[in-house]
Order: sequence, then C-alpha cells, then structure tokens
Amino acid sequence: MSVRVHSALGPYDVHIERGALDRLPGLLGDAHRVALVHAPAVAPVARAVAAGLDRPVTLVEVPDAERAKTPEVLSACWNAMADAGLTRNDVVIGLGGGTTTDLAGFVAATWLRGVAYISVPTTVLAMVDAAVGGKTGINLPAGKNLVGAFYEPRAVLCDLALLDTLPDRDVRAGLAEVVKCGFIADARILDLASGDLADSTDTTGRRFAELVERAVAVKATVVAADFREATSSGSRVGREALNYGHTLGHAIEAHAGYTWRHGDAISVGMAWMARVSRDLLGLDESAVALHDHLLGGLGLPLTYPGGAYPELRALMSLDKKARGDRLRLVGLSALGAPVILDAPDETVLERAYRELATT
Ligand SMILES: NC(=O)c1ccc[n+]([C@@H]2O[C@H](COP(=O)([O-])OP(=O)(O)OC[C@H]3O[C@@H](n4cnc5c(N)ncnc54)[C@H](O)[C@@H]3O)[C@@H](O)[C@H]2O)c1
Ligand SMILES: O=C(O)C(=O)C[C@@H](O)[C@H](O)[C@H](O)COP(=O)(O)O
Ligand SMILES: [Zn+2]
Repeated sequence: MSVRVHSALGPYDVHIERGALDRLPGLLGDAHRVALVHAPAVAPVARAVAAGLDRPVTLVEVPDAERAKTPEVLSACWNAMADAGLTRNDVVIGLGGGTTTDLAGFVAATWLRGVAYISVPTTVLAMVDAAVGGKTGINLPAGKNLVGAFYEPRAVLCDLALLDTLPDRDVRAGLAEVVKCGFIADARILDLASGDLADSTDTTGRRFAELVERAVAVKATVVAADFREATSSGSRVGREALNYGHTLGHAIEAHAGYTWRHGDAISVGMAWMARVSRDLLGLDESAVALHDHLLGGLGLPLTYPGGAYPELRALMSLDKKARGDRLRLVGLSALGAPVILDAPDETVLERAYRELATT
C-alpha cells in the first residue's frame, strides 16, 4: 500500500510493501548520475541496487548508526558528491536506518543547495518515522539533531523484505516510534500491539504491516498540517506532538555518547512523560500502566541511572522545543490528546524521573 504525504514542499508517496525497491528505476527521471549513500549493514543491497540502475552509481558507505551523523562524515559525503560529479538533475539515494537517511537527506538538501532525494529505509524506525516528513540532519556532542534542514524526498520506498536481516533489538526499537504514534494519535495501534506483543515484532506478519502503515499515516497527517513544526501555540500541539518522549530521550542519547538506540532512549522518555503527564495533566494511572506494559513488553528500557538527572536536565535545555530558558515538553492529558507543557514544575520532573528508577 502507499501513503501520500502532502507536505509544504509538495506531495510524495511512501510505498510500503515487499518488493517496493523495484520502483526505484522508475523514479530517477532524467538523472545522469546517482549517489547511493548507505549503511555498512546493507552494503550487499547497495551493490545489487547499483547493478540494477542503467546509469553511473557512486556508492558512498558511511559509518554505522549514530557515528554517521557527524560533521566529519557529512563533509566526507560532500567530497564524495564532488568526486562523483553530481549535478543539479542528479539524485541522492539514502539506503539504511534512520541515521543514514537523516544524513543522506541532509546531504541532498545541501549539495548544490538541493538535489533530488529518494529514501530507502531499511529499519522499522526509519520506515515509520525517520524517512518520512522531511527532518534531516546530524548530531553534535552538545545535542541531538542540532544541525539540519527540512527537506522532502521524491519518494520513500519501504521494502518490508529488507527487514528480514534486521536484528530483533532494532525491530523492537523501531516499534517504540510506532507505539508513540498510538499514544499521541491512533488508539488502534495500541490495541493492535497489546493484542499480541510477540506477533507485533514479526516483520513478515499482517499485524506488523498494519502497525507500520498506521504509524506512517499518523506521521503523514501531522506533517501535512505543520511541516515546519511552527504551529503549536499555547497548549495546542502541531508537529511537536511527534516529539513525545524525545526531550528526555535525546538527552539520554547525548549523555550516553550516542551509544544508545534512539528507540530505546525515547522509550525511557515516554515512560517519564507518562508520569509527568499523570502529575501535571491528570493522565489516568491506567494510561501510565499501558506505557509500561507496551514498552516493557516489547523489551524496551524504562529506566536510566538515577544519578544522571542533573546532567540530563542540562542537556534538555538545548531541546528544539525550548524557548529561551523555558523548557517545553509534549505531555498527554489523555491517550490521543497531546498537550504542550510550558515551563513545567521542575520538582515534578525530577520526582517522575526518580520514580522510573524504582519501577
Ligand atoms: N528525521 C526524522 O524525522 C527522524 C525520526 C525518527 C528518528 N530519527 C533518527 O533516526 C535514527 C535512528 O534510526 P534507526 O533506529 O534506524 O538506527 P540506525 O540507523 O542506527 O540503524 C540501526 C542498526 O541497524 C542496522 N541496519 C540497518 N538496516 C539493516 C538491515 N536491513 N539489516 C540489518 N541491519 C540493519 C544499522 O546499520 C544499525 O546498526 C536516530 O538518529 C534518530 O534521531 C529521525
Ligand atoms: O518528525 C518529527 O517531527 C519528530 O519529532 C519525529 C521524531 O521521532 C524524530 O526522532 C525527530 O528526528 C526528532 O526531531 P528533533 O527536531 O526533536 O530533533
Ligand atoms: Zn524519534
């Protein structure tokens, strides 16, 4: 099936099916050359893709995971574009997990001030989230995704067959973003996942495919309404809703030196926000328990060392939702009802964090 994303930069399709990669040759238009930026884990796929395209393809292998999202690797990619002679009508393809698609999208956004980009996500997380919606960029030691651009792909090819080699830990990390979409917008996702947690992780199954489709649909709807994350006002939430669990999650990633999986970090972040939401927004205790049941049941972490809170709090000050000295968090007043918490009570935040350590 396909989901159309109506973003501010024009519509494009996200194709979700086994065999979606077969669509790639038909998407290249008049490109003379292709730069295929890929993760090491999918190098054999990259070579097979390159062999199937009837024009010169430059393979650009980047480091694994968050080690790809650095200024040094970005600069190496720009030099690879120069060496390849990539011109304005040419195409950059990003093939890999969310780290690769975030980087490759930013390369496409910045090379010659923007060339066409096709995203081929190869992890659950990248299919349901990173490759859709136009956020591209890299990290700095000071914080997650601090440098980047909003830039849309020509198309996104979610070939579910590519998940056959994905380690179970990464399948589960990707499902963290799926249940996030359930918590903020689509209760059917919560029913589907809680209906059979083990079956939810079977990437060949029908339940899994529906979870992916629904998460992409949530993202497409949110992005269509607020592409540049600019329309939250007061407690009304636009695209920032997709950041549920991310303020603490990103701080954990930076604190851990980018050694944690993104999905694992936001799992802790959502467990924290569920408790903050209970204390400041009256979120039901049953909804908090559902967070623990779903995230914990998927094998995702719910805690981070208690002593780290002061450093995590300092890192949270650089969150993109912050305004001046004011921290702004995405909370839930109920399942499916995201709310912005502006300058929340600091004692509540710390107490909720300490509660996690004892969960
Ligand atoms: N732009 C956005 O809107 C957005 C949204 C969500 C997350 N993100 C970003 O995405 C990143 C996380 O993405 P991720 O979870 O995909 O991590 P990742 O890119 O590190 O991939 C996870 C691991 O899986 C390996 N891998 C990838 N595809 C594989 C395959 N088919 N078979 C075997 N191994 C494979 C990778 O090499 C890596 O080791 C974070 O940097 C996060 O900030 C961005
Ligand atoms: O697309 C969005 O908007 C999101 O917030 C999705 C998040 O899952 C994703 O991790 C995103 O990269 C976070 O963006 P950031 O602006 O907080 O860095
Ligand atoms: Zn995320």
